[in-house]
Amino acid sequence: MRENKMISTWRSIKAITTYQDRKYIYFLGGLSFLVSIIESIGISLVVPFIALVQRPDVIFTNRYFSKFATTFSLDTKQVIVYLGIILIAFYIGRALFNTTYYFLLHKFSSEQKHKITVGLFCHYLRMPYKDFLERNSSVLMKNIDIEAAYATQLILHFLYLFSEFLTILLLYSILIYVNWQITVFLTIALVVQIFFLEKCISPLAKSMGEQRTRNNKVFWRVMKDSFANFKMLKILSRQEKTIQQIENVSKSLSRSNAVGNSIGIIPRNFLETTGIVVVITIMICSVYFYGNATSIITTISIFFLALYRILPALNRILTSYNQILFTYPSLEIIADEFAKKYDDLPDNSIEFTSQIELRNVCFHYASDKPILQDVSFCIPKNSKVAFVGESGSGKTTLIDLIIALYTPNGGQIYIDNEELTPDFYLNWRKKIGYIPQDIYLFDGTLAQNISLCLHSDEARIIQVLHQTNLFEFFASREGLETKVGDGGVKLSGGQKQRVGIARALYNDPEILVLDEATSALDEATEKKIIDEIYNISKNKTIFIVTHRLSTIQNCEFIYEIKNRNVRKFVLSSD
Ligand SMILES: Nc1ncnc2c1ncn2[C@@H]1O[C@H](COP(=O)(O)OP(=O)(O)OP(=O)(O)O)[C@@H](O)[C@H]1O
Repeated sequence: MRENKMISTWRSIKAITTYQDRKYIYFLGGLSFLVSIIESIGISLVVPFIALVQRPDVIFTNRYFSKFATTFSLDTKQVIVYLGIILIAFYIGRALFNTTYYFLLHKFSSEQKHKITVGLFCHYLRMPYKDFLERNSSVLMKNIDIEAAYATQLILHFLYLFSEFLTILLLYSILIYVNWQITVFLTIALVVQIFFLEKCISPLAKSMGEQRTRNNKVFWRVMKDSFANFKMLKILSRQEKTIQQIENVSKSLSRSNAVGNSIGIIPRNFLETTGIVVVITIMICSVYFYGNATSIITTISIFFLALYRILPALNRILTSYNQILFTYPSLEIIADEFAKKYDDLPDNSIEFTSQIELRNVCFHYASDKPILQDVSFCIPKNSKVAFVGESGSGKTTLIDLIIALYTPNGGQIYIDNEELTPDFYLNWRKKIGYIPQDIYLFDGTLAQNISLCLHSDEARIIQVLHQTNLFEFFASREGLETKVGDGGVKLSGGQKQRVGIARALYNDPEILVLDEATSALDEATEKKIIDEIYNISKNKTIFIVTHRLSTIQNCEFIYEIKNRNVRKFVLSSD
C-alpha cells in the first residue's frame, strides 16, 4: 500500500513536470546521494579521532595512523593537530555542500511553483468556452494559488524523503559493520515504534489533507460569491450569515492545517526518546554484566553520533511521508487538471468575402436537451442581421456558434466556401467585435479598458469615444486616464455599456455582434448609438440580439428563434 502510494506519487509528479524538470530531480537525487556519503564519512571520521585523542599510543598500533605519521614524519602531537585540521576542513566543506544542496532543492521547488502556477493559468485560458462555463472560476483560482503551492511542497518532501533514506541506509551499513547485535536491537525498537506511530498518524494526515482540500474549495467559492454579490449582500443584510459561513470554513481549515503541519513534530519526540533509551540500556547492561562500559565506549560513541544524524533523518522521513499524504490531494488535482488536454488552436487564415452560411446546424449543452435543430440560413457579407425571440430560446447560443465559441454538434457553418472548423477559429474570432449584455470593466484606466492592453492607440480611442457618445463625459473627467473602478463601479450602467461598445469598435472588426448590448440604455441614447453604429458599419456585418424591436428597423434580415429553429420575422408597420 505504502509502496503503491509512492509509485502513484511519482507518477503524478511525472505528469506535472517536464522531462527537463525530471532530469533535474535525478540530478538532485545524485547530489543527495553525495550528501549521504559525506554524512557517513563525517561520522566515521570523528570516532577514530576521539579514540586517538583519548589514547595517543594508538598511533603506533593502528596501521593507518602509523602510516600517516611515518609518511609525513610527524610526532604524536602533530598527527593529532593535522588530523584535527583535516577533520575541521572536512566539516566546513560538509556544511558548504549541504547548504548548496538545500539551496538548490528550494530553488527547484520555488521554480516548480512558478511553473505550475503559470502553466495552469495558461492551461485554463486554452480551455474551450463551453468547458469553462462548466467550471467555477473560484475553484480555478484556488487551484492556481493554493493547490499549486501544496503540490510543490509535495515534490520537496519527496526529495527530502529520498535523500534522508539514502543517509540512513549508509549510516546503518556502518552501524551493522561496527556492531550488528546492537544495530538489530536498535532497529527492532525503532521499527516497532514507527509502525505504531504511522498507524496513528498517517490516516490522520490523509484525512486532514482531504478535509483541507474540501474546505479550501468552499472558502474560495464563498469569498468569490460574496464579493461578486456585494450590493445584494448589503441590501439583504446577509453579511452576518456570510461571515458565519466563512468563519466556520476558515476555522475548520485552520484546524486541519494545524493538525496536518504539527503531526511532523510527533515522531521526532518519540524517536529521540527511543534512541536514547536504547543506548542508555546498552550502557546499563554493560555495567551490570561486565562491571564497566569502557570496553564498548567507542562503539557507543559511534552509535551516539550515528543516532544524532539518523534520528532527525528518520523523523524527516516520517514527516515527509505524512506531508506527502497531507498534500497528495493537491498533487492529484493539479495532475488531473493537466491531464485534460486543451489543444492550442492553429491560426489558419480564413477569408470572408461573400457570405456566412449555416447548414443544418444542431447544438445542445446536454445531449437530451437540444437547443437548436437543423438551423439553416445564409447571410451576405455586410448585412445587418437581427435575432429575436423569447428569453431562453437560444439567441445567444446561436451567436456563440457563429462567433466560433462553440462547435456545432451537427451540421456545418461555412464562411464563403470554407467550413468553419477549429483550425480557423482563432483567425475567425479576430474578425469579430463582441458586445455582450454584461460588460466587465476592470480596475484600470478608460484607455486600458477600451484597448485591453497597456499601450493603446490614443487617436483611435478618441475616435471610438466620439462614436459612442462618451467623449464629452470623459473629457470633463481625467480623459483617457479616468479610473473606471473595479467592475466599472464608477460609471453608470449606460456608460459601462458604451465603454463596452467602444472596446468592440477599437480594433475596427469586420463583424460586430451586439448581444443585448444596448439594453441598459434609455431609448433615445440607444437609438443615437445604434444609428451611429449603423453609420460607421456600412462595410461591416452586424448581428444584433435584442428584445427591443425599435433597434432593428434598419436590419435587412430579422430571424425569430422559436422551437429550436429560426424563421424569417417580419416587423409590423406600427
Ligand atoms: N452553459 C450552459 N449550459 C447549459 N445550458 C445552457 C447554457 N447556456 C444556456 N443554456 C440554456 O440554453 C437555452 C438557450 O439559452 P440562450 O442564452 O442562448 O437564450 P437566449 O435566447 O439568449 O436568452 P435571453 O434572451 O434570456 O438572453 C436556455 O434554456 C438556457 O438555459
